[in-house]
Amino acid sequence: MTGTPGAAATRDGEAPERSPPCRPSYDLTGKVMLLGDTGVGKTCFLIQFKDGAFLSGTFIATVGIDFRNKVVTVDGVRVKLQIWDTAGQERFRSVTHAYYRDAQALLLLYDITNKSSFDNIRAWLTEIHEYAQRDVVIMLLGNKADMSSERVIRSEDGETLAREYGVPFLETSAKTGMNVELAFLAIAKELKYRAGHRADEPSFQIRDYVESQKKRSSCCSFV
Ligand SMILES: Nc1nc2c(ncn2[C@@H]2O[C@H](COP(=O)(O)OP(=O)(O)OP(=O)(O)O)[C@@H](O)[C@H]2O)c(=O)[nH]1
Repeated sequence: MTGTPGAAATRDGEAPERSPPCRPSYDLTGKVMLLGDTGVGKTCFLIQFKDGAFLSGTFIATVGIDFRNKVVTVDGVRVKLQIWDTAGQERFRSVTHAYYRDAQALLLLYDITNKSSFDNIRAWLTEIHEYAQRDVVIMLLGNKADMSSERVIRSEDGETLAREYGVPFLETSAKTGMNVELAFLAIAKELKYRAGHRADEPSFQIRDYVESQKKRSSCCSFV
């Protein structure tokens, strides 16, 4: 028997049907990195987004760097996010610096119950400006927002710092899932907009988008 590999079986005398061309399962791809001090919740944040689960119990620090993919659809466009989870510990910094250069977006986390993780954000931003692309998308995230009784960093402090650096800001919880998806969707929208847009399409500003979504969720939680 002869035939083209992959051609569908046919009845006698009929031309073989061609297999449908392979369609990639996404339209564009973007590399996102999670950064921030050890223990702020980067791994949990990624797992919450990818699997909708929260890893409680013993804290196992990330060694080096690891990644997961997830495809999200924004405005009909499938964006494959390749999300790199970095180790927050100082001793792995030289390893992770090498990955900054081809990242399109960085999610920079601190822990609202840990002052030093917030104080270190400026040092993280200095590193980002040294190693990442100039036009990298940066978002500041105050994680562990579910731990309100242990909060030491006010939401306004996060807002003020983010405004100073001109980056969007969200408080999040990798435990409850609060704003986890919104953070990645905002990144995906920005990457989609940067990859190309129609001349008549309104311009997309990630900070405005995040602010409008925050207002929507706070307004609707009273309904
Ligand atoms: N309550 C609460 N706990 C969290 C949250 N996110 C993470 N944790 C806990 O914080 C600890 C550290 O979380 P990880 O995700 O491992 O922290 P990490 O930033 O990846 O740490 P490194 O890998 O060392 O950089 C774990 O015990 C988590 O269960 C959160 O949003 N709320």
